[in-house]
Amino acid sequence: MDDVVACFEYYADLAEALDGKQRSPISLPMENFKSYVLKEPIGVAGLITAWNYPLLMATWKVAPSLAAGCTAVLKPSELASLTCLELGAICIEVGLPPGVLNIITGLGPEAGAPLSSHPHVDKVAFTGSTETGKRIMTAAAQMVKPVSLELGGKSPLIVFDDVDIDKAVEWAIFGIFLNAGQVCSATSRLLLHEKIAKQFLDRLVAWAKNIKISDPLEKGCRLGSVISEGQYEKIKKFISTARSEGATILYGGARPQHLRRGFFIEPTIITDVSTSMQIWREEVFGPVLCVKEFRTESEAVELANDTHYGLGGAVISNDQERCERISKALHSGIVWINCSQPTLVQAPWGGNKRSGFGRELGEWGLENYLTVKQVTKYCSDEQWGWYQPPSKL
Ligand SMILES: NC(=O)C1=CN([C@@H]2O[C@H](COP(=O)(O)OP(=O)(O)OC[C@H]3O[C@@H](n4cnc5c(N)ncnc54)[C@H](O)[C@@H]3O)[C@@H](O)[C@H]2O)C=CC1
Ligand SMILES: C[N+](C)(C)CCCC(=O)O
Repeated sequence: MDDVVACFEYYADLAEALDGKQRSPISLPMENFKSYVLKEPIGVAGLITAWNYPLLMATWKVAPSLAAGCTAVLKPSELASLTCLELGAICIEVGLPPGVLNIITGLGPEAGAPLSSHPHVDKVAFTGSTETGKRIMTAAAQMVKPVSLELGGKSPLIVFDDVDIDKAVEWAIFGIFLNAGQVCSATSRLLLHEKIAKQFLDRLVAWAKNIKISDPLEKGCRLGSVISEGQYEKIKKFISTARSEGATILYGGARPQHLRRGFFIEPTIITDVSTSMQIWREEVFGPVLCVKEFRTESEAVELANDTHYGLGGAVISNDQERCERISKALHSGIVWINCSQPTLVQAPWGGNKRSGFGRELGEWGLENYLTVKQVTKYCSDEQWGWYQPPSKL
Protein backbone atom coordinates (compact mmCIF):
# COMPACT_ATOMS: atom_id res chain seq x y z
CA MET A 1 0.00 0.00 0.00
CA ASP A 2 2.90 2.37 0.73
CA ASP A 3 4.15 1.85 -2.83
CA VAL A 4 0.68 2.59 -4.22
CA VAL A 5 0.50 5.86 -2.31
CA ALA A 6 4.05 6.82 -3.30
CA CYS A 7 3.24 6.16 -6.96
CA PHE A 8 0.14 8.39 -6.97
CA GLU A 9 2.04 11.16 -5.16
CA TYR A 10 4.98 10.93 -7.55
CA TYR A 11 2.83 11.20 -10.68
CA ALA A 12 0.77 14.02 -9.16
CA ASP A 13 4.05 15.99 -8.99
CA LEU A 14 4.97 15.00 -12.54
CA ALA A 15 1.53 16.11 -13.77
CA GLU A 16 2.16 19.58 -12.37
CA ALA A 17 5.69 19.71 -13.77
CA LEU A 18 4.37 18.75 -17.21
CA ASP A 19 2.71 22.14 -17.71
CA GLY A 20 6.12 23.79 -17.25
CA LYS A 21 7.67 21.51 -19.88
CA GLN A 22 5.22 22.46 -22.65
CA ARG A 23 6.40 24.48 -25.68
CA SER A 24 9.99 23.50 -25.08
CA PRO A 25 11.92 25.06 -27.99
CA ILE A 26 13.88 22.99 -30.49
CA SER A 27 17.17 24.53 -31.48
CA LEU A 28 17.33 25.06 -35.25
CA PRO A 29 20.21 26.07 -37.52
CA MET A 30 18.15 28.84 -39.25
CA GLU A 31 16.29 31.94 -38.16
CA ASN A 32 13.22 31.95 -40.36
CA PHE A 33 11.66 28.98 -38.51
CA LYS A 34 10.84 28.44 -34.87
CA SER A 35 9.81 25.03 -33.54
CA TYR A 36 8.64 23.81 -30.21
CA VAL A 37 7.20 20.63 -28.75
CA LEU A 38 3.84 19.96 -27.18
CA LYS A 39 3.36 16.82 -25.13
CA GLU A 40 -0.25 15.77 -25.34
CA PRO A 41 -2.25 12.92 -23.82
CA ILE A 42 -2.29 9.95 -26.16
CA GLY A 43 -6.06 9.53 -25.74
CA VAL A 44 -7.95 6.64 -24.17
CA ALA A 45 -5.57 4.22 -22.48
CA GLY A 46 -6.52 0.54 -22.11
CA LEU A 47 -4.83 -0.91 -19.04
CA ILE A 48 -4.78 -4.69 -18.59
CA THR A 49 -3.15 -6.13 -15.50
CA ALA A 50 -2.28 -9.41 -13.79
CA TRP A 51 -3.13 -10.77 -10.36
CA ASN A 52 0.24 -10.86 -8.60
CA TYR A 53 0.34 -7.27 -7.28
CA PRO A 54 -3.17 -6.34 -8.37
CA LEU A 55 -3.45 -2.83 -6.98
CA LEU A 56 0.20 -1.87 -7.44
CA MET A 57 0.36 -3.01 -11.08
CA ALA A 58 -2.86 -1.09 -11.79
CA THR A 59 -1.42 1.99 -10.05
CA TRP A 60 1.76 1.86 -12.16
CA LYS A 61 -0.56 2.44 -15.13
CA VAL A 62 -3.49 4.43 -13.74
CA ALA A 63 -1.38 7.12 -12.03
CA PRO A 64 0.80 8.06 -15.05
CA SER A 65 -2.04 7.77 -17.57
CA LEU A 66 -4.21 10.19 -15.59
CA ALA A 67 -1.20 12.43 -14.91
CA ALA A 68 -0.63 12.63 -18.67
CA GLY A 69 -4.23 13.76 -19.12
CA CYS A 70 -5.58 10.55 -20.62
CA THR A 71 -8.80 8.85 -19.75
CA ALA A 72 -8.33 5.19 -18.91
CA VAL A 73 -10.13 1.87 -18.97
CA LEU A 74 -8.65 -0.56 -16.48
CA LYS A 75 -9.23 -4.31 -16.79
CA PRO A 76 -7.77 -6.02 -13.72
CA SER A 77 -7.20 -9.77 -13.52
CA GLU A 78 -10.32 -11.84 -13.03
CA LEU A 79 -8.49 -13.55 -10.16
CA ALA A 80 -7.92 -10.35 -8.15
CA SER A 81 -10.25 -7.49 -9.08
CA LEU A 82 -11.47 -6.28 -5.70
CA THR A 83 -8.72 -3.83 -4.79
CA CYS A 84 -9.08 -2.17 -8.20
CA LEU A 85 -12.83 -1.80 -7.65
CA GLU A 86 -12.01 -0.22 -4.31
CA LEU A 87 -9.70 2.20 -6.14
CA GLY A 88 -12.68 3.12 -8.32
CA ALA A 89 -14.76 3.82 -5.22
CA ILE A 90 -11.99 6.07 -3.86
CA CYS A 91 -11.86 7.95 -7.18
CA ILE A 92 -15.59 8.70 -6.89
CA GLU A 93 -15.09 9.78 -3.28
CA VAL A 94 -12.30 12.23 -4.16
CA GLY A 95 -14.29 13.74 -7.04
CA LEU A 96 -12.54 12.35 -10.13
CA PRO A 97 -14.98 13.30 -12.92
CA PRO A 98 -17.10 10.42 -14.23
CA GLY A 99 -15.58 8.69 -17.24
CA VAL A 100 -11.97 9.59 -16.49
CA LEU A 101 -11.12 6.23 -14.93
CA ASN A 102 -13.32 3.32 -15.97
CA ILE A 103 -12.93 -0.13 -14.48
CA ILE A 104 -14.29 -3.21 -16.19
CA THR A 105 -13.96 -6.69 -14.76
CA GLY A 106 -14.16 -9.99 -16.57
CA LEU A 107 -12.21 -12.73 -18.28
CA GLY A 108 -9.34 -12.05 -20.65
CA PRO A 109 -10.97 -13.10 -23.92
CA GLU A 110 -14.28 -11.42 -23.02
CA ALA A 111 -13.18 -8.16 -21.39
CA GLY A 112 -9.45 -7.80 -22.18
CA ALA A 113 -9.44 -8.76 -25.86
CA PRO A 114 -12.15 -6.25 -26.92
CA LEU A 115 -10.22 -3.53 -25.11
CA SER A 116 -7.01 -4.24 -27.00
CA SER A 117 -8.76 -4.31 -30.39
CA HIS A 118 -11.22 -1.45 -29.81
CA PRO A 119 -10.84 1.37 -32.33
CA HIS A 120 -11.47 4.04 -29.69
CA VAL A 121 -8.74 2.80 -27.38
CA ASP A 122 -5.56 4.63 -28.41
CA LYS A 123 -2.94 2.73 -26.42
CA VAL A 124 -2.71 -0.53 -24.49
CA ALA A 125 -0.47 -1.04 -21.48
CA PHE A 126 -0.25 -4.64 -20.32
CA THR A 127 1.30 -6.62 -17.48
CA GLY A 128 1.03 -10.40 -17.59
CA SER A 129 2.23 -13.50 -19.34
CA THR A 130 4.26 -13.48 -22.56
CA GLU A 131 1.59 -15.55 -24.36
CA THR A 132 -1.16 -13.02 -23.61
CA GLY A 133 1.25 -10.19 -24.46
CA LYS A 134 1.64 -11.63 -27.95
CA ARG A 135 -2.15 -11.80 -28.39
CA ILE A 136 -2.56 -8.21 -27.23
CA MET A 137 0.15 -7.00 -29.58
CA THR A 138 -1.46 -8.84 -32.49
CA ALA A 139 -4.87 -7.34 -31.74
CA ALA A 140 -3.44 -3.84 -31.30
CA ALA A 141 -1.45 -4.13 -34.53
CA GLN A 142 -4.70 -4.24 -36.54
CA MET A 143 -5.33 -0.64 -35.46
CA VAL A 144 -1.64 0.34 -35.48
CA LYS A 145 -2.11 1.01 -31.80
CA PRO A 146 0.95 1.49 -29.55
CA VAL A 147 1.42 -1.03 -26.78
CA SER A 148 3.73 -1.36 -23.84
CA LEU A 149 4.25 -4.86 -22.51
CA GLU A 150 5.59 -5.89 -19.12
CA LEU A 151 5.84 -9.67 -19.42
CA GLY A 152 7.51 -12.53 -17.67
CA GLY A 153 11.07 -13.21 -16.72
CA LYS A 154 13.65 -15.75 -15.65
CA SER A 155 16.02 -13.31 -14.04
CA PRO A 156 19.48 -14.32 -12.84
CA LEU A 157 21.22 -13.51 -9.56
CA ILE A 158 25.02 -13.90 -9.77
CA VAL A 159 26.91 -14.30 -6.50
CA PHE A 160 30.72 -14.08 -6.41
CA ASP A 161 33.08 -15.61 -3.89
CA ASP A 162 34.00 -12.32 -2.16
CA VAL A 163 30.64 -11.75 -0.44
CA ASP A 164 29.31 -11.90 3.08
CA ILE A 165 27.42 -15.18 2.73
CA ASP A 166 24.47 -14.51 5.04
CA LYS A 167 23.82 -11.06 3.58
CA ALA A 168 23.82 -12.47 0.05
CA VAL A 169 21.68 -15.46 1.05
CA GLU A 170 19.00 -13.16 2.39
CA TRP A 171 18.83 -11.27 -0.93
CA ALA A 172 18.70 -14.57 -2.81
CA ILE A 173 15.75 -15.64 -0.65
CA PHE A 174 14.00 -12.30 -0.96
CA GLY A 175 14.55 -12.38 -4.72
CA ILE A 176 12.59 -15.59 -5.22
CA PHE A 177 10.38 -16.28 -2.21
CA LEU A 178 8.87 -12.79 -1.88
CA ASN A 179 5.14 -12.97 -2.73
CA ALA A 180 5.64 -16.77 -3.05
CA GLY A 181 7.74 -16.16 -6.16
CA GLN A 182 4.80 -14.66 -8.04
CA VAL A 183 6.89 -11.72 -9.19
CA CYS A 184 7.78 -11.00 -12.85
CA SER A 185 11.25 -9.86 -11.88
CA ALA A 186 11.94 -12.71 -9.39
CA THR A 187 15.57 -13.77 -9.51
CA SER A 188 14.66 -17.39 -10.11
CA ARG A 189 18.06 -18.52 -11.44
CA LEU A 190 20.86 -18.40 -8.88
CA LEU A 191 24.42 -18.50 -10.21
CA LEU A 192 26.99 -19.30 -7.55
CA HIS A 193 30.75 -19.06 -7.76
CA GLU A 194 31.98 -22.63 -7.31
CA LYS A 195 34.30 -21.66 -4.43
CA ILE A 196 31.39 -20.70 -2.17
CA ALA A 197 28.65 -22.89 -3.66
CA LYS A 198 28.57 -25.55 -0.96
CA GLN A 199 28.72 -23.15 1.96
CA PHE A 200 26.17 -20.85 0.29
CA LEU A 201 23.70 -23.67 -0.33
CA ASP A 202 23.97 -24.87 3.28
CA ARG A 203 23.10 -21.39 4.52
CA LEU A 204 20.40 -20.97 1.87
CA VAL A 205 18.66 -24.12 3.09
CA ALA A 206 19.01 -23.00 6.71
CA TRP A 207 17.40 -19.63 5.89
CA ALA A 208 14.69 -21.28 3.77
CA LYS A 209 13.80 -23.61 6.67
CA ASN A 210 13.37 -20.56 8.85
CA ILE A 211 10.79 -18.82 6.63
CA LYS A 212 7.43 -18.57 8.33
CA ILE A 213 4.86 -20.16 6.00
CA SER A 214 1.31 -19.37 7.05
CA ASP A 215 -1.95 -17.64 6.33
CA PRO A 216 -0.68 -14.26 5.10
CA LEU A 217 -2.93 -12.52 7.62
CA GLU A 218 -0.91 -14.11 10.44
CA LYS A 219 1.74 -11.86 11.94
CA GLY A 220 5.27 -12.54 10.68
CA CYS A 221 4.15 -14.53 7.65
CA ARG A 222 6.83 -14.50 4.94
CA LEU A 223 5.38 -17.09 2.54
CA GLY A 224 1.68 -17.46 1.85
CA SER A 225 -0.29 -19.67 -0.48
CA VAL A 226 -0.14 -19.20 -4.25
CA ILE A 227 -3.04 -17.57 -6.09
CA SER A 228 -5.11 -20.50 -7.34
CA GLU A 229 -5.40 -24.24 -7.73
CA GLY A 230 -4.33 -23.89 -11.37
CA GLN A 231 -1.14 -22.07 -10.38
CA TYR A 232 -0.53 -24.59 -7.55
CA GLU A 233 -0.78 -27.54 -9.94
CA LYS A 234 1.38 -25.75 -12.53
CA ILE A 235 4.16 -25.16 -9.98
CA LYS A 236 4.05 -28.75 -8.75
CA LYS A 237 4.31 -29.93 -12.36
CA PHE A 238 7.42 -27.75 -12.87
CA ILE A 239 9.00 -29.39 -9.80
CA SER A 240 8.14 -32.95 -10.88
CA THR A 241 9.41 -32.29 -14.42
CA ALA A 242 12.69 -30.94 -13.00
CA ARG A 243 13.04 -34.11 -10.94
CA SER A 244 12.27 -36.36 -13.90
CA GLU A 245 14.77 -34.47 -16.07
CA GLY A 246 17.49 -35.32 -13.53
CA ALA A 247 17.68 -32.24 -11.28
CA THR A 248 17.94 -32.56 -7.48
CA ILE A 249 15.31 -31.05 -5.19
CA LEU A 250 17.75 -29.82 -2.56
CA TYR A 251 15.02 -28.40 -0.35
CA GLY A 252 11.22 -28.15 -0.36
CA GLY A 253 9.19 -29.21 -3.34
CA ALA A 254 6.08 -30.22 -1.44
CA ARG A 255 3.22 -28.95 0.71
CA PRO A 256 4.42 -27.78 4.16
CA GLN A 257 3.47 -30.47 6.66
CA HIS A 258 1.78 -28.09 9.09
CA LEU A 259 -0.65 -26.76 6.45
CA ARG A 260 -3.18 -29.32 5.30
CA ARG A 261 -5.39 -26.90 3.34
CA GLY A 262 -4.68 -24.09 0.91
CA PHE A 263 -2.32 -23.79 -2.07
CA PHE A 264 0.89 -23.75 -0.06
CA ILE A 265 4.24 -24.85 -1.49
CA GLU A 266 7.48 -24.98 0.46
CA PRO A 267 10.29 -22.71 -0.65
CA THR A 268 11.98 -24.95 -3.18
CA ILE A 269 15.66 -25.04 -4.15
CA ILE A 270 16.72 -27.11 -7.15
CA THR A 271 20.32 -28.04 -8.01
CA ASP A 272 22.05 -30.20 -10.65
CA VAL A 273 20.31 -28.15 -13.28
CA SER A 274 21.39 -28.14 -16.91
CA THR A 275 20.65 -25.33 -19.35
CA SER A 276 18.37 -27.49 -21.47
CA MET A 277 16.00 -28.24 -18.58
CA GLN A 278 12.55 -26.68 -18.41
CA ILE A 279 13.28 -25.37 -14.91
CA TRP A 280 16.19 -23.31 -16.29
CA ARG A 281 14.31 -21.99 -19.32
CA GLU A 282 10.70 -21.31 -18.32
CA GLU A 283 9.07 -18.93 -15.86
CA VAL A 284 7.53 -20.84 -12.92
CA PHE A 285 5.91 -17.91 -11.13
CA GLY A 286 6.14 -19.73 -7.82
CA PRO A 287 8.59 -20.18 -4.91
CA VAL A 288 11.08 -22.25 -6.90
CA LEU A 289 14.76 -21.39 -7.28
CA CYS A 290 17.14 -23.19 -9.60
CA VAL A 291 20.88 -23.07 -9.03
CA LYS A 292 23.98 -23.42 -11.17
CA GLU A 293 27.65 -22.94 -10.43
CA PHE A 294 30.21 -20.96 -12.45
CA ARG A 295 33.99 -20.57 -12.45
CA THR A 296 34.67 -17.28 -14.23
CA GLU A 297 33.01 -13.91 -14.66
CA SER A 298 32.49 -14.50 -18.38
CA GLU A 299 30.88 -17.88 -17.72
CA ALA A 300 28.55 -16.22 -15.19
CA VAL A 301 27.50 -13.58 -17.75
CA GLU A 302 26.97 -16.19 -20.44
CA LEU A 303 24.74 -18.26 -18.15
CA ALA A 304 22.87 -15.15 -16.95
CA ASN A 305 22.08 -14.13 -20.53
CA ASP A 306 21.10 -17.66 -21.55
CA THR A 307 17.37 -16.86 -21.63
CA HIS A 308 14.74 -15.50 -23.99
CA TYR A 309 13.68 -13.16 -21.22
CA GLY A 310 15.32 -9.87 -20.23
CA LEU A 311 13.50 -8.22 -17.35
CA GLY A 312 15.83 -8.24 -14.36
CA GLY A 313 19.27 -9.35 -13.31
CA ALA A 314 21.32 -9.02 -10.15
CA VAL A 315 24.92 -9.33 -9.04
CA ILE A 316 26.37 -9.55 -5.55
CA SER A 317 30.08 -8.90 -5.09
CA ASN A 318 32.34 -6.65 -3.08
CA ASP A 319 34.24 -5.73 -6.25
CA GLN A 320 32.39 -2.65 -7.47
CA GLU A 321 34.18 -2.53 -10.82
CA ARG A 322 33.09 -6.08 -11.51
CA CYS A 323 29.50 -5.16 -10.60
CA GLU A 324 29.62 -2.25 -13.09
CA ARG A 325 31.02 -4.51 -15.82
CA ILE A 326 28.30 -7.07 -15.24
CA SER A 327 25.58 -4.39 -15.18
CA LYS A 328 26.63 -3.47 -18.72
CA ALA A 329 26.88 -7.07 -19.88
CA LEU A 330 23.45 -8.23 -18.71
CA HIS A 331 20.72 -8.17 -21.38
CA SER A 332 17.97 -6.87 -19.15
CA GLY A 333 16.02 -3.71 -18.42
CA ILE A 334 16.79 -3.75 -14.69
CA VAL A 335 20.02 -4.60 -12.84
CA TRP A 336 20.32 -4.78 -9.11
CA ILE A 337 23.75 -4.57 -7.49
CA ASN A 338 24.17 -6.17 -4.07
CA CYS A 339 20.40 -6.67 -3.74
CA SER A 340 17.40 -8.04 -5.65
CA GLN A 341 13.91 -6.57 -6.10
CA PRO A 342 13.93 -3.14 -4.43
CA THR A 343 11.76 -1.01 -6.73
CA LEU A 344 11.84 2.78 -6.75
CA VAL A 345 9.01 4.75 -8.31
CA GLN A 346 11.52 7.24 -9.79
CA ALA A 347 13.47 4.61 -11.77
CA PRO A 348 12.40 3.04 -15.10
CA TRP A 349 10.91 -0.46 -14.97
CA GLY A 350 10.57 -2.87 -17.88
CA GLY A 351 12.30 -5.51 -19.94
CA ASN A 352 13.97 -6.48 -23.17
CA LYS A 353 13.59 -9.54 -25.39
CA ARG A 354 10.48 -11.61 -24.55
CA SER A 355 10.00 -9.72 -21.30
CA GLY A 356 8.41 -6.97 -23.38
CA PHE A 357 9.18 -3.36 -24.20
CA GLY A 358 8.37 0.11 -22.98
CA ARG A 359 9.17 1.38 -19.50
CA GLU A 360 6.88 2.06 -16.57
CA LEU A 361 7.65 4.23 -13.54
CA GLY A 362 9.74 7.39 -13.44
CA GLU A 363 9.41 9.99 -16.19
CA TRP A 364 9.46 7.11 -18.73
CA GLY A 365 6.15 5.88 -17.26
CA LEU A 366 4.57 9.23 -18.06
CA GLU A 367 5.97 9.28 -21.62
CA ASN A 368 4.04 6.04 -22.26
CA TYR A 369 0.83 8.05 -22.25
CA LEU A 370 2.03 11.17 -24.03
CA THR A 371 2.39 11.87 -27.69
CA VAL A 372 4.90 14.37 -29.00
CA LYS A 373 3.68 17.10 -31.33
CA GLN A 374 6.04 19.50 -33.07
CA VAL A 375 4.76 22.97 -33.86
CA THR A 376 6.77 24.79 -36.50
CA LYS A 377 6.25 28.42 -37.36
CA TYR A 378 7.55 30.36 -40.37
CA CYS A 379 8.60 33.70 -38.96
CA SER A 380 10.13 35.55 -41.89
CA ASP A 381 8.37 38.45 -43.62
CA GLU A 382 9.84 37.28 -46.92
CA GLN A 383 7.88 35.50 -49.63
CA TRP A 384 8.72 31.73 -49.46
CA GLY A 385 9.99 31.92 -53.04
CA TRP A 386 9.88 28.28 -54.22
CA TYR A 387 7.58 29.02 -57.19
CA GLN A 388 7.80 31.71 -59.80
CA PRO A 389 5.24 34.36 -58.83
CA PRO A 390 2.55 34.81 -61.49
CA SER A 391 2.35 38.20 -63.15
CA LYS A 392 0.19 40.71 -61.24
CA LEU A 393 -1.10 42.25 -64.49
N1 LIG B 1 5.09 -11.82 -15.65
C1 LIG B 1 3.99 -11.45 -15.08
O1 LIG B 1 3.84 -10.32 -14.64
C2 LIG B 1 2.92 -12.42 -14.92
C3 LIG B 1 3.05 -13.68 -15.41
N2 LIG B 1 2.06 -14.55 -15.26
C4 LIG B 1 2.25 -15.90 -15.79
O2 LIG B 1 1.19 -16.14 -16.66
C5 LIG B 1 0.51 -17.34 -16.32
C6 LIG B 1 -0.95 -17.19 -16.57
O3 LIG B 1 -1.52 -16.25 -15.65
P1 LIG B 1 -2.74 -15.37 -16.07
O4 LIG B 1 -3.28 -14.63 -14.95
O5 LIG B 1 -3.70 -16.25 -16.83
O6 LIG B 1 -1.98 -14.33 -17.01
P2 LIG B 1 -2.50 -13.66 -18.30
O7 LIG B 1 -1.35 -13.04 -18.98
O8 LIG B 1 -3.33 -14.60 -19.09
O9 LIG B 1 -3.48 -12.53 -17.72
C7 LIG B 1 -3.11 -11.21 -17.44
C8 LIG B 1 -4.26 -10.28 -17.81
O10 LIG B 1 -4.54 -10.38 -19.20
C9 LIG B 1 -5.92 -10.64 -19.40
N3 LIG B 1 -6.06 -11.41 -20.64
C10 LIG B 1 -6.01 -12.75 -20.82
N4 LIG B 1 -6.18 -13.07 -22.12
C11 LIG B 1 -6.34 -11.89 -22.78
C12 LIG B 1 -6.53 -11.55 -24.16
N5 LIG B 1 -6.60 -12.48 -25.11
N6 LIG B 1 -6.61 -10.25 -24.47
C13 LIG B 1 -6.54 -9.29 -23.54
N7 LIG B 1 -6.38 -9.55 -22.23
C14 LIG B 1 -6.27 -10.84 -21.85
C15 LIG B 1 -6.32 -11.38 -18.15
O11 LIG B 1 -7.73 -11.33 -17.97
C16 LIG B 1 -5.57 -10.61 -17.09
O12 LIG B 1 -6.23 -9.41 -16.78
C17 LIG B 1 0.86 -17.55 -14.86
O13 LIG B 1 0.84 -18.91 -14.58
C18 LIG B 1 2.22 -16.95 -14.74
O14 LIG B 1 3.20 -17.90 -15.03
C19 LIG B 1 0.89 -14.19 -14.66
C20 LIG B 1 0.71 -12.95 -14.13
C21 LIG B 1 1.73 -11.95 -14.21
C1 LIG C 1 7.64 -4.48 -6.57
N1 LIG C 1 8.06 -5.81 -6.95
C2 LIG C 1 9.38 -5.77 -7.55
C3 LIG C 1 8.14 -6.65 -5.78
C4 LIG C 1 7.09 -6.42 -7.86
C5 LIG C 1 6.86 -5.68 -9.11
C6 LIG C 1 5.91 -6.36 -10.03
C7 LIG C 1 6.43 -7.63 -10.57
O1 LIG C 1 7.56 -7.64 -11.06
O2 LIG C 1 5.75 -8.64 -10.50
